[in-house]
Amino acid sequence: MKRPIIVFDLDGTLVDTAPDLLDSLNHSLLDGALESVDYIGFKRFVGQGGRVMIERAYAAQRRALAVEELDRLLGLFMTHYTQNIPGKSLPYPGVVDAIGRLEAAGYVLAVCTNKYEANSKALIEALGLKGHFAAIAGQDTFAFRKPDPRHLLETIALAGGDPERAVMVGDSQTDIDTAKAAGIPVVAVDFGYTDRHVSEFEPSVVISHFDELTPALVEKLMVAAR
Ligand SMILES: O=C(O)COP(=O)(O)O
Ligand SMILES: [Mg+2]
Repeated sequence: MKRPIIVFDLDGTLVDTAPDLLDSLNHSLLDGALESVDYIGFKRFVGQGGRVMIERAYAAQRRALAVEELDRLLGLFMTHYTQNIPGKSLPYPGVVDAIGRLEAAGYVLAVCTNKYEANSKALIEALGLKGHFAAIAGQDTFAFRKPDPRHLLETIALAGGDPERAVMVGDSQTDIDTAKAAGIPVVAVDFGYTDRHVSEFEPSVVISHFDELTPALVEKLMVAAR
């Protein structure tokens, strides 16, 4: 029988990767002779993977960007980021306890992220968390990525989870839109990477600490969604 499942976003939800993503983004932008980006800018550009992050940084500085140059800068970003994993990135407070608590309550856990799959797996492994996830799906795992709801639904299928008893946990509009399009309740964390408050995107519930992510909350959301 398929088991109830909780699917987590990665950047800005499970792990605070901002210092490393920002370092690698600026490493790449500097090579393109662009001004460096600060944390405020980063929060606007992140969410749909490295390629889109670089494109958005260029657009914000009103600079044209040819495809070949974008490919080259993405390559620089990826090499810099990959070589540095896990860098300064750390799980948010309460993540490890929440994982233990939800596993003990019988939930399957998975990750659905717009990071590349290899980087996602390397990061989660370096942080000692890989064994907890039945599936880790990145932007290149399938032929579609968030906000396409199939990214979430296929992650659930890969993990052997039950889409009728599923909850998504994320930090951005991308995650909330994805879950809604898939008909799956979504818990938004309010400490991640978004320039607008997550409540504006109308998730099922907002939490400010992983201590709030209890089996009782997850169960309540699953029941309400049926
Ligand atoms: O790296 C990104 O742009 C987004 O990654 P996330 O989907 O894990 O938030
Ligand atoms: Mg995120």
